[in-house]
Amino acid sequence: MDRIRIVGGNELNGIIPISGAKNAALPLMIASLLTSDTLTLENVPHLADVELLMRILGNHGVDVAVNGRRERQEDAYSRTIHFTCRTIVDTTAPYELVSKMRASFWVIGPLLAREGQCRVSLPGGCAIGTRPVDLFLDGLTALGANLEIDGGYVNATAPQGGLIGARYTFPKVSVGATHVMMMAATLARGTTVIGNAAREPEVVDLANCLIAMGAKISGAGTSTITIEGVTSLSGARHRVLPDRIETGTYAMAVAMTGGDVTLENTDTALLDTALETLRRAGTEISQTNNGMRIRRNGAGIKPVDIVTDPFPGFPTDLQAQFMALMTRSTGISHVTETIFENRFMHVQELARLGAKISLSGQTAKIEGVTRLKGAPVMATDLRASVSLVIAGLAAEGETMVSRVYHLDRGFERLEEKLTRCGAIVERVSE
Ligand SMILES: CC(=O)N[C@H]1[C@@H](OP(=O)(O)OP(=O)(O)OC[C@H]2O[C@@H](n3ccc(=O)[nH]c3=O)[C@H](O)[C@@H]2O)O[C@H](CO)[C@@H](O)[C@@H]1O
Ligand SMILES: C=C(OP(=O)(O)O)C(=O)O
Repeated sequence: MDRIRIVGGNELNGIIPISGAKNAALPLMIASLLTSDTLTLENVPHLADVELLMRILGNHGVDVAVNGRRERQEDAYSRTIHFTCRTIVDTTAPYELVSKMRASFWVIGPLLAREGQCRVSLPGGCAIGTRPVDLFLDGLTALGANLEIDGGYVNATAPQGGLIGARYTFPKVSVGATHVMMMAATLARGTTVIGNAAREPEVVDLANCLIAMGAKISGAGTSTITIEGVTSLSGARHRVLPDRIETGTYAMAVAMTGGDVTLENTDTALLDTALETLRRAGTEISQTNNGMRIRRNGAGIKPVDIVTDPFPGFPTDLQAQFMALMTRSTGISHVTETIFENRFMHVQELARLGAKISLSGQTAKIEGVTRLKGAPVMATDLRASVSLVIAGLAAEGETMVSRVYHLDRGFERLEEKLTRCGAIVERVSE
């Protein structure tokens, strides 16, 4: 199994191109199930989750054609992919596939809307929490679906004539349930109003793509999304938005090591709260033509408290990386996780590098230390793994991060991007 070897101590200086967002690409790819025409997506990141979802969609009848050539030099990390689902050949999403990637459960929305019935395995929990699907089921029930859970599967059927538009307010913000309800409602009869919708940029990206496909959607990016159902959707060409989590991760890496890095093909507006937090921690951030410049010179890292929240709050997907940064701050900081009940798996591993962190319920107290020391570490999820890379970049000596398959789910060519900026990071295959 591959591992990532890091020798810490170098500043980061240079340019890092930001890839298309994993969390936008996945629902966009799933939206291809809603039409028999071709949906072309540009700026699709080359990630394990994207590859797996291609296989899952292939199972349902989606033909996937990847452009052989690179789009442009500055897009060297991204690909254009054509998704065509002339007919849905299988409406079952089996356990073997859904259990490997939670987001694949989201096919339930398009399959139900287009075919009137489907059978989708429940995804189960994962390392960061139990992650139930009650909100998805309640939302689809509001659209008239009949849902039964049997043998670990959701058997879903739409009423005669298809799903029916409805008013439904989520009791809790869910990105995935918002994606699914929005996709399902595009082909429902009548108008759907989703209350307490997720406002994440990836929801807006999906809405924009669905609108390009002929859907009638307004309000995406606010808490109320209105969808007027149409009878069919067509193909479209859509560019996946930049990955704000990858952007924030590299910004935190620079804040950690010091240096001067330009993050290209991204947008400061996607992560205002996280960038403001980094400024308070002593990092200089300025906007450039197509991205941002991050600098930290000389001065120490200031302690800052954060609380994770749905967008536009501080993203849970940057919590572990920020905690890694705070391990080297000049004082005491607190990190409170409000989205997932078990997203502190990195705490023990950061401690192996010399971090001083104590946990009390959903809050971690971090006492900054002057020195981290390299060690073998491993993590059980994607963002926790990259937090160990960030800590390793500032640790003395060698850090070996195992279970690299977590990183490969969400970070495209991580070692190459960091090496280009002066870090010593390499993949070690055994
Ligand atoms: C592929 C993708 O885009 N994943 C992101 C998405 O995950 P995902 O869409 O799974 O996360 P949700 O927004 O749904 O989860 C938020 C909270 O709601 C709970 N919940 C969710 C659904 C439900 O039916 N019942 C329920 O209780 C979850 O357990 C969690 O505590 O948003 C998360 C929150 O920003 C991010 O961390 C993930 O990276
Ligand atoms: C938690 C994440 O992904 P997923 O929802 O696919 O598990 C993530 O991207 O950090």
